Amino acid sequence: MAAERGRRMTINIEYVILRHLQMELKAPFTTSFGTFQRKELILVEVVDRDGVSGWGESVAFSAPWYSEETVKTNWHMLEEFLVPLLFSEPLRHPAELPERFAAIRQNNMAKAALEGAVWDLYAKRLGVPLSQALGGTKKDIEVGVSIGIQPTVADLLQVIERYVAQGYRRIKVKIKPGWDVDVIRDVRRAFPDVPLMADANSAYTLADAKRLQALDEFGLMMIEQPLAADDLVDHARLQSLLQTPICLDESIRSYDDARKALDLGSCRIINIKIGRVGGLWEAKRIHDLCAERSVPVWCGGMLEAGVGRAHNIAITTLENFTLPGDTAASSHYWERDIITPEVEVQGGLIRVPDAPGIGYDVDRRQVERYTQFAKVFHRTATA
Ligand SMILES: O=C(O)CCC(=O)c1ccccc1C(=O)O
Repeated sequence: MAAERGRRMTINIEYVILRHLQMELKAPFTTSFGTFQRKELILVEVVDRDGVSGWGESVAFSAPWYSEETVKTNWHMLEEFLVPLLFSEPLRHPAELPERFAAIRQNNMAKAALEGAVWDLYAKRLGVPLSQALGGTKKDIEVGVSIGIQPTVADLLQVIERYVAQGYRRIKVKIKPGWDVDVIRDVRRAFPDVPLMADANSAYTLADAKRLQALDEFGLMMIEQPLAADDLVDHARLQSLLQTPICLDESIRSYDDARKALDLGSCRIINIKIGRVGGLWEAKRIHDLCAERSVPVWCGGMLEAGVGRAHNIAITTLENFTLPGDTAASSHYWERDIITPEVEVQGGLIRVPDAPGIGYDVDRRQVERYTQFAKVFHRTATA
């Protein structure tokens, strides 16, 4: 990566287009904190003076369930603060952006959306795939699938059956109090050998330690984010009581959070989401830290459209992404994605594209179809 960092150029972004899209999910997705029927998202396009476009996607949801960010707060942050910061001085490398954006507290998904678009443009200008610009080496990535809470256990078993048959490399089941030990027992009975994990999205407290210990007998790969979204201390206590590795998602918003979690013993695995940690550069730093400490990582999903999905594929090519992530096929979510070709999964693998940048073409016709409103920001208007 040192070599890549050395390849500086001036990135002459002339204008930025923010588009607000709304896309219907094929099927509702239920977690411990709510049900998603559709996805609102912000697509970020940065265009340089030669007319080359870079693409990023905000992964914030419509409501502040997963974190405090929403599509509207992201739009506000981009419009009022982040786009003006992008234009405030010349940019030679996307890795300069985290420092520039550090003037703004948090709002990581908004930062990541713009930083991601600049990375795509940068890689296109270099003529290399984004995966390579980030230092990734894998040609294929292994993926799993995240399955929402279903109306009945019979429904869940049927859904799992379908994804196992499609070759997904691990199954993630959402749990919450009242939908946990008995459900996992039934899943294990039906699928004794399937690589299986449970995700609680912060639905428990330390008072539930006994209930979570009861999951130890099912040989889960990990339990993801059982306790509060901002906690590291109680997770360390819980990890000392469990055989099953804890994986943290919501609690890790930065390199420093990851360092503290590993020092405290709050988890043995980290889910890296580019949006949650504020961008590709911070994601890579967390990856590198975990690699040094022999802690495996995997790439989480936020029900992304094609652009966000392509970024997830690129970061997953880094070596220490050794566990299958949540980056399922486009067709798992959408009737029609916004990229061509769509992301396909074969035998639980995604072939990493080798075209420059994100490696997929943005399908402007589909983007138009899903766009509800858009706004253009010119360099001269804010410089
Ligand atoms: O398929 C995906 O994109 C992952 C879906 C998922 O698990 C999820 C969906 C919405 C909000 C939070 C999460 C999560 O990873 O915790």
